[in-house]
Amino acid sequence: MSFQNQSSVLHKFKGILFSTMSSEELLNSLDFFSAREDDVFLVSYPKSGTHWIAEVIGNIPNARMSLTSPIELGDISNFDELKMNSKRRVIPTHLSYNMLPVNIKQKQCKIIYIIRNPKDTAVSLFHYYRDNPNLPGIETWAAFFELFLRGDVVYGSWFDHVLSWEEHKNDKNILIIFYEEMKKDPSKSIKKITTFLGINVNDSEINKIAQKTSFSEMKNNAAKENCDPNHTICALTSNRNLVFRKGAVGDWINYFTSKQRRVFDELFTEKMKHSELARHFEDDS
Ligand SMILES: Nc1ncnc2c1ncn2[C@@H]1O[C@H](COP(=O)(O)OS(=O)(=O)O)[C@@H](OP(=O)(O)O)[C@H]1O
Repeated sequence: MSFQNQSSVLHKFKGILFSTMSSEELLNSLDFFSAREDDVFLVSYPKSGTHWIAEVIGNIPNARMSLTSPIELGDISNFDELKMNSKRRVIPTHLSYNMLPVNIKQKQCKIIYIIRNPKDTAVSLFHYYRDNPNLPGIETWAAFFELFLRGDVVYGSWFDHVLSWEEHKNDKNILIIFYEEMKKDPSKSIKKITTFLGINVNDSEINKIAQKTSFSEMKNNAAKENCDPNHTICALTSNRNLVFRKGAVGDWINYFTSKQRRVFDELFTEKMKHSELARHFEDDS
């Protein structure tokens, strides 16, 4: 397989690959994390639009919420830092439902789960692997495609991740947002988010948030911020510039061969046959 150093920059925990930015000690201690009832968790498989939702929340007027680092990033001192945050916390994570600290489930904290078409997600993650020194160098799209299909990538299989959320999709403390829907009508998704958070925001403010969080705005701002490590919510790198690549729906068509498309579609149909969440992607996937 044409990739280098997979084991020097990644490690497996409970059968799932993590970057070395998530220490084994921290991952082992997740169930000791103490959640607060008003915490909001921003959850996604990597490259599904986490930064976008975080920016939306950050732009809600008078929200008085504070975006933290991902729960699984760093070492055990991460929990102390989170504890010291006195505001209402917005905590990002790429963990599947099964790996989420038990305390978050017991307290029924609000959770926003963003999902993106798996083909676009794969292409985005491929570029991220290629450009990110914290991830192994994968030489070709063909090699990465095989890893993605097998779930041999950071945070494991896209299919397993989405399926772990399937049976919780109607829980009243969980809001599911689809990347493609948000792209089509950002104001509508933003309204769903503010309503879910219990914050009253009028339509004109919603439209302003949509403008401020457009892909081009966020990309320009990231360039200006010049990689401030305190401004990242990515569990895989501190380089925010790497996050804003194309921000498009359907870019996968430029990468998948017709054979890869067929192989992917067969696997998708087999794995996701009982998934209502996946129906959203049937036309495309
Ligand atoms: N505002 C806005 N509009 C549309 N798309 C956006 C936006 N912000 C981020 N993105 C795109 O989301 C992809 C990154 O996802 P994440 O933020 O989840 O990345 S990370 O896993 O936390 O690193 C990545 O997708 P690709 O461009 O396809 O690589 C980003 O460009």
